[in-house]
Amino acid sequence: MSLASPYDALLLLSFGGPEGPEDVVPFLENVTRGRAIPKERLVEVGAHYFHFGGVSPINGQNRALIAALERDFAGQGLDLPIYWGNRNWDPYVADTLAQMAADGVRRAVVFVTSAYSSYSGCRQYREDLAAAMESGGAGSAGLSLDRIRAYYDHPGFVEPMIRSTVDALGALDASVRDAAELVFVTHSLPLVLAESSLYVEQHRTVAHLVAQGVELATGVSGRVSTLTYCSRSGPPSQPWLEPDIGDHLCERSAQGPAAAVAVPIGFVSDHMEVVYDLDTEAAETAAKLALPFARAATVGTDPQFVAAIRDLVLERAARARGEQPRPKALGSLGVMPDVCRAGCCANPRAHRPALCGSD
Ligand SMILES: CC1=C(CCC(=O)O)c2cc3nc(cc4[nH]c(cc5[nH]c(cc1n2)c(C)c5CCC(=O)O)c(CCC(=O)O)c4C)C(CCC(=O)O)=C3C
Ligand SMILES: [Fe+2]
Repeated sequence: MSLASPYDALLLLSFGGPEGPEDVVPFLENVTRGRAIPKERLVEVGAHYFHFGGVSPINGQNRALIAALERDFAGQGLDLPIYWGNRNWDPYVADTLAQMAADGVRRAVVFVTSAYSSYSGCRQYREDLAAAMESGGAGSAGLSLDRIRAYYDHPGFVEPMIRSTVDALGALDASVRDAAELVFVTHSLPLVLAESSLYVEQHRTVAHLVAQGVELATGVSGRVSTLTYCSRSGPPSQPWLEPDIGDHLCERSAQGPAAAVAVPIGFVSDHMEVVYDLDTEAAETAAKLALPFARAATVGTDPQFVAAIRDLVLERAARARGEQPRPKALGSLGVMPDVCRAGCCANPRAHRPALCGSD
């Protein structure tokens, strides 16, 4: 019996991104279909992609993650083919599910490249799966899907970020290092979506765990740390999570910490938000303020994170077999369920069918 029984495949489900200048506008149309995003914001975000030759880093990072997982699985004797599908760009998840059904996959486990609960990172992916099952014909072909829980609290996600934050502190001049502030960063959300999920509480938990781990590793206590947001969009009239990282850096008082390390806990790899909003924009803001600044690495293909994904697959498989594995989880919010509760991560403006939930 395979270690991952009852599953015969893993699906990596992600956001997708453009791979050349001609892809940028159609990609943005896919992302924003049916949403109230002002035209000026789209032009601005398009410019971020054009700034990098029209190529988002996300697809290459997903290819690298899949290659790392394949090596890890092979090394552990775990025989589980890996498929990849996206919400907004090729390979589209509907095409992937159709391919999986054609290959004879009957039951697959789904890993989403978003560690936290929110409409965008949880329910919307479950809606994508429901729609893709329909349109690609995979549902009628007998394929069934189970999702891996939100994994923001897995030690294999948190611990690499503690190490990368310590490394980023090490890149600062020794004279400001111990006084540097930790500026945790994640994607902003409209308040209505923040309120329908545990998004903010989960990020506070990770920020606290990383700050604690850094304190332990460096022996420096009392360091200032703040949770900030990036990539706000939507109309100005709509309230979103704040403060924005740029505003936060500008508004720090002259007596504030002597340096800042941005820690992008909201992203599993160096997405456009990281390479643009942090490495480009926030770094420029810090330079204008003469504030020494460094950015911690995302988990990416860190071997501990790759092993954590394997652990999450095996944990989910054990529960699917009716066993009670002990989930690896830090913090005190409690492990998120495999099958989302009714109303979990709801979008009050849209009610669409979704898989892997009880509504
Ligand atoms: C919570 C969250 C995550 C994290 C969870 C997850 O990973 O899913 C995430 C990920 C991502 N968001 C991304 C890109 C974009 N997000 C947009 C728009 C929006 N994101 C939102 C939220 C989130 N987004 C929201 C509430 C909107 C407003 C419109 C809407 O309600 O949908 C827009 C439209 C323009 C704009 O408004 O900025 C773009 C281009 C990329 C690709 C980056 C790359 O190319 O590397 C990734 C990984
Ligand atoms: Fe987004």
